[in-house]
Amino acid sequence: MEAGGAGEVDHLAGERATAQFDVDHMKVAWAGSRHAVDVADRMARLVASDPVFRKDNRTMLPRKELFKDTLRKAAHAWKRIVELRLTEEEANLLRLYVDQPGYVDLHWGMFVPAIKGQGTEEQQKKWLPLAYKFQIIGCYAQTELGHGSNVQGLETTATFDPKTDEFVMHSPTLTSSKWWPGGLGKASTHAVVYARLITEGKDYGIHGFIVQLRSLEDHSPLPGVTLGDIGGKFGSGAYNSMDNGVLRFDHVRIPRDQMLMRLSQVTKEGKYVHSNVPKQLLYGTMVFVRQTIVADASKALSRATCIAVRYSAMRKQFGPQTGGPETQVLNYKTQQSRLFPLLASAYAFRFVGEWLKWLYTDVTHKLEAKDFSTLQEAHACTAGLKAVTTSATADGIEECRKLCGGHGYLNSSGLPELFATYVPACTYEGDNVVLLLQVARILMKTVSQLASGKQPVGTMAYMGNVQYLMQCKCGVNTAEDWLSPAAIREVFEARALRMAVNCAQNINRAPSQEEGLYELSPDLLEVAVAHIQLIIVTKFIEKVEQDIPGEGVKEQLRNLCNVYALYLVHKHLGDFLSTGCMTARQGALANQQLGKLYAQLRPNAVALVDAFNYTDHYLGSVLGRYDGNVYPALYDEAWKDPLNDSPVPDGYREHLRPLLKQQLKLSRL
Ligand SMILES: CCCCCCCCCC/C=C\CCCCCCC/C=C/C(=O)SCCNC(=O)CCNC(=O)[C@H](O)C(C)(C)COP(=O)(O)OP(=O)(O)OC[C@H]1O[C@@H](n2cnc3c(N)ncnc32)[C@H](O)[C@@H]1OP(=O)(O)O
Ligand SMILES: Cc1cc2nc3c(=O)[nH]c(=O)nc-3n(C[C@H](O)[C@H](O)[C@H](O)COP(=O)(O)OP(=O)(O)OC[C@H]3O[C@@H](n4cnc5c(N)ncnc54)[C@H](O)[C@@H]3O)c2cc1C
Repeated sequence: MEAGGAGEVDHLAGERATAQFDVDHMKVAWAGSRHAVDVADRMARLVASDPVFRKDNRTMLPRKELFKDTLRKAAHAWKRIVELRLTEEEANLLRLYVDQPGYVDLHWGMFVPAIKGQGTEEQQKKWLPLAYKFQIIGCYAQTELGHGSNVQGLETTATFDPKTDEFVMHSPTLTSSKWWPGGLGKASTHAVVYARLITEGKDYGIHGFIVQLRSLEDHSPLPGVTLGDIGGKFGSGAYNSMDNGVLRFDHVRIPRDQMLMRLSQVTKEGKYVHSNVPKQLLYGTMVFVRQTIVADASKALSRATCIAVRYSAMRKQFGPQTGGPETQVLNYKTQQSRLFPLLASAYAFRFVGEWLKWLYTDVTHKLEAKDFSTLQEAHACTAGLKAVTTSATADGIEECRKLCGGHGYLNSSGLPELFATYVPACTYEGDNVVLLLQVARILMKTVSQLASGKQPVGTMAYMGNVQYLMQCKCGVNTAEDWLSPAAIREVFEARALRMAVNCAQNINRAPSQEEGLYELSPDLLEVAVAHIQLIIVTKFIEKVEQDIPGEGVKEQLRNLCNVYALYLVHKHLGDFLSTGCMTARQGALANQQLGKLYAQLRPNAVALVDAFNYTDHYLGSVLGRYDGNVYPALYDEAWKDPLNDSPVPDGYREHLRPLLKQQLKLSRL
C-alpha cells in the first residue's frame, strides 16, 4: 500500500516534492471523476487487504494449483460481491484488482454480452437471470483449430431437424474442434457456440447457439461432448490461470429455441428468416470486447511505466567524473527518451479509451433505433484502436522490463508476468494485422468515394479536406512552433490522407482491385496505423482543450500530449518526409522540442505515475513499490523461492555428489 504508516520511509519523497502539479486532481483527470477515484480506491484496498487475493507466489505455482487458486479467488470475489451488495461498477473493479485471468472474464465479458446482443427478449429473459446468479457459467466458443481470423471459414455445423424441432451440433473434422475459448476447458457449463446453420439442405453461414456442455449436477461433460484444456501457455503464472479449452460435438441435439434469434430465425418448419439488419451485427460481441481492450491497454501500460519510473528514480549507476553521488538512472537522457513516450502513451490510451467508450455507447443507442449508419465507424475505430494500442502496450511492457536492467528480468519485478499475460491481446479478439487490414479497406473505400463528392464523416471527416491536405505545407519554423496543436493536427492529417491516397492510386494500377489489395497489404497496414495514430493524437488534444481543474494539471497533460505526438513524428519521420508533409529540418526541430519536453517532464515523472493510484498489491512488483525501498524487498523475495527451502538442493545426492566425487577421484589419479 502507499507509504504513510508508522515507521515507513518514503525513499521517493524527494521526487514527489519536485512535482509541479496537484497529484490529487491528476488522479481525477486519470480516473474520469472524483467518484471514479473513490470507488477504485475502495475496491483496490478491499482486494489488497484480503489474504485470499494474495498473488505474490503465483509464478511459483504448478498449473493445477494455479487453476484451483483461480477458482478459489473467483468464488471468493463473488461471495464478497454478494455480501457487500456491490454495484456492477464496483464488481467490475474488484475483478480488475484481483488481477488473475479466469472464466469470469469470459462469462461476464463475452457470454452475457453475446446473449444480450444476439438473443431475443424471450431468450434474454430465460438465460440472463441464470447467468447473473452464476447458476450457469458461460463462455464464447467461436475459434476452431483450423480457423480463427476467418470467421466465415468455421466448420462446426448446426443442422436443423424439423422432425424433432432441434439443431444437431456436430464437429465434422479435426480442424472443426473448438480451440482456445477461455473458461471452456474446465469451468463452463454452457457456451455460445458459433456454427454453420444448415436447414432445408442449405448452408446459411455462421450463427450463434446456446449449448449446454456439462451436467449441472456433477459437472461431467454431457453425452456427445468432448471437453478439455488445450495446455500450458507462454510464461509463468500469467494466462495459465485460464482454462482455454477444446470442444468437439458428436451429433449433440439442442432445442430450436437455443439458436440466438435476434438477427435471424428458423421456423419450426425449417424456414430461414433473416431480419432486416446488417449481418455484421453477428460480430457485435467482438466489437464490444475490442472497445474494453482499448481501455485495458492504458491500465497495463500505466502499470509497467509506474514500475519503471519509480525504479529508475531510485536506481543509481555511475556518477560525475569529479566524484560525488551516483546518478539516478532516470536522469540519463536515453532512459527518458525510452520511458517518457511510454508514460505519455499510457495517458493517450486512457483518453482515447474513454472516447471510444462514448462512441460505442452512442452507436449502440443508434442501433437500438435501427440506425445502422455508424456501424462501419464503430468497426473501424474499435478494430484499429485495439490493434494499435495493444501492440504498443505489449512492446512498451517489454521495454519497461529492459529499462529496469537485470532486476526487471526477475519474476518479482512483476514485468515478465505482466508481459506474458498481456501479449496475447495482440492476437485475441482479432489478430492485429487482420484488424488493421479491415481498417485499411474502409479507408480505401472512403478514398475511392471522394471523387464522387461523398463527404466522409466521424473520424474520417478530415479526408473530405482532400484538396487542402494534399498540398499544404507545414508552417513550423522553430522548435517551439511544434507546441501548436493546430500544427500537430495538420501534419498528422496530411500524413494519413496522403498515405491513403498514394496507396489507393497504387492499388488502382494493379490488374485487379483484389490483386492490388493483396500486393500492397504491407503498405495498407501503415496507412491504417497512420489513421489510427491521428485519432489518438486528436482525442488527446481535445482532452487537453477541456476544462481541467487542479493546479498545473492541464499543463502536465499538455506536455504529455506533445510528447506523445512528437515522439510519433520522430518514430515515423519517414512517413512524414516521403509524403512531403514536412521537411527534414522541421523533423529535426520536432526532435529538439521533444528533448525539451522530456526535461520538463522529468521533475514530474514520479508524481505522474502516482496519479494512477495503484496499490502495491495491484502493481505486484518489488521494483515499483510506492516507498521506493527496493533492495530489502528484492533480497527478502529471493528467499521465498522454493529452491531456497533447503541450503542443499534436491538432486544433490543423485546428480551433484557423484559428479563431484568422480572429479575428485580423477584429480587424484
Ligand atoms: C455484477 C457482477 C459483475 C462482475 C464483474 C465482472 C465483469 C467482467 C467484465 C469483463 C469485460 C471484459 C473482459 C473481456 C475479456 C477478454 C478476453 C479475451 C478473450 C478472447 C476472446 C476471443 O478471441 S473471441 C474470438 C475473436 N475472433 C476474432 O476476432 C476473429 C476476427 N475476424 C473477424 O472479425 C472477421 O472474420 C473479419 C472482420 C476479419 C472478416 O469478416 P468477414 O465476415 O469475412 O467480412 P469481410 O468480407 O472482411 O467484410 C464484410 C463487411 O463487413 C464489415 N465488417 C467486418 N467486421 C465487422 C464488424 N465487427 N462490425 C461491423 N462491420 C464489420 C467489413 O467492413 C465489410 O464491410 P463492407 O462495407 O462490405 O466492405
Ligand atoms: C489467450 C487467448 C485467448 C483466446 N480466447 C478465445 C475465446 O475466448 N474464444 C474464442 O473463440 N477464441 C479465443 N481465442 C482465439 C483468438 O481469437 C484467435 O487466436 C485470433 O482471432 C487469431 O486467429 P488465429 O489464431 O486463427 O490466427 P491466424 O489467422 O492463423 O494468424 C496467423 C498469422 O497469419 C496472419 N494472417 C491471417 N490472416 C491474414 C490475412 N488475411 N492477411 C494477412 N495476414 C493474415 C496473422 O497476421 C498471423 O500473423 C483466444 C486466443 C488466445 C491467444
